Amino acid sequence: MVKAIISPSVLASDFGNLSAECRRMIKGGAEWLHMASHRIMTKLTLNRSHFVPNITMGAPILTCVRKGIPDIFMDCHMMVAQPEKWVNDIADAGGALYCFHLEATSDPISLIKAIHDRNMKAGVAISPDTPSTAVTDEVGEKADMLLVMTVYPGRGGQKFLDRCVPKVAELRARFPQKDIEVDGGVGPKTIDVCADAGSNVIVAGTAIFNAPNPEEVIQFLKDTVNTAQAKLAK
Ligand SMILES: O=C(CO)[C@@H](O)[C@H](O)COP(=O)(O)O
Repeated sequence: MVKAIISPSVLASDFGNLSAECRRMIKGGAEWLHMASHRIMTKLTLNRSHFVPNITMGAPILTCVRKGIPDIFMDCHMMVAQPEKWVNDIADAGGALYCFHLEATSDPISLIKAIHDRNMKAGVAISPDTPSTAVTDEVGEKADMLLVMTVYPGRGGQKFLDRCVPKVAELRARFPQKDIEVDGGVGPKTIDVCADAGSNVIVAGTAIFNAPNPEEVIQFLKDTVNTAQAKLAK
């Protein structure tokens, strides 16, 4: 049996008050904070596209947040190509978990090792069109967490994709003790199916940050997961 972990996605926070927003979530009962890093793509000229070598919400922001909240557990979801490039930056900034996309690397085992070598937990994410069977037994065993995206990565506030739920169940059957995270469109209306399928790490952005009482939503998500876990353990 694994325990519920709630990881509010700071993408839905008030960026002007990011540290205060993180504190608000921790005070409300969140164990982790979820930082979704996307690749910035900027068209600098009309004729040629240049892609800047930088990401949104990456190491500089994490460094600033950690100055005020040194023991924050930042669950860094790297929605980037070449995920190996940011391992050192995120480790230096104090990231606790580095989650990369399986679709973005041809060598997940080496990447997991590189993440562990920098004393971070390693997460492996799959996008909606990637089957859970793409996570081999070796990758699943070596990773600390598996993330099933329940929306297409890229932005908050999207509709939950039910068709991703069976992937959670398949992974839970193969990895009974692993942290399994869901992300995208998750909230009080969609938590039941996620929890029943076996996910225990719950990312929610708009459902928590926009709620009048985030602590109530956090508690509800947590209770739903822990109740489902107790049933699954029987
Ligand atoms: O970054 C992503 C998706 O790209 C997620 O982490 C979202 O931030 C989740 O937001 P909600 O769907 O819960 O509003």
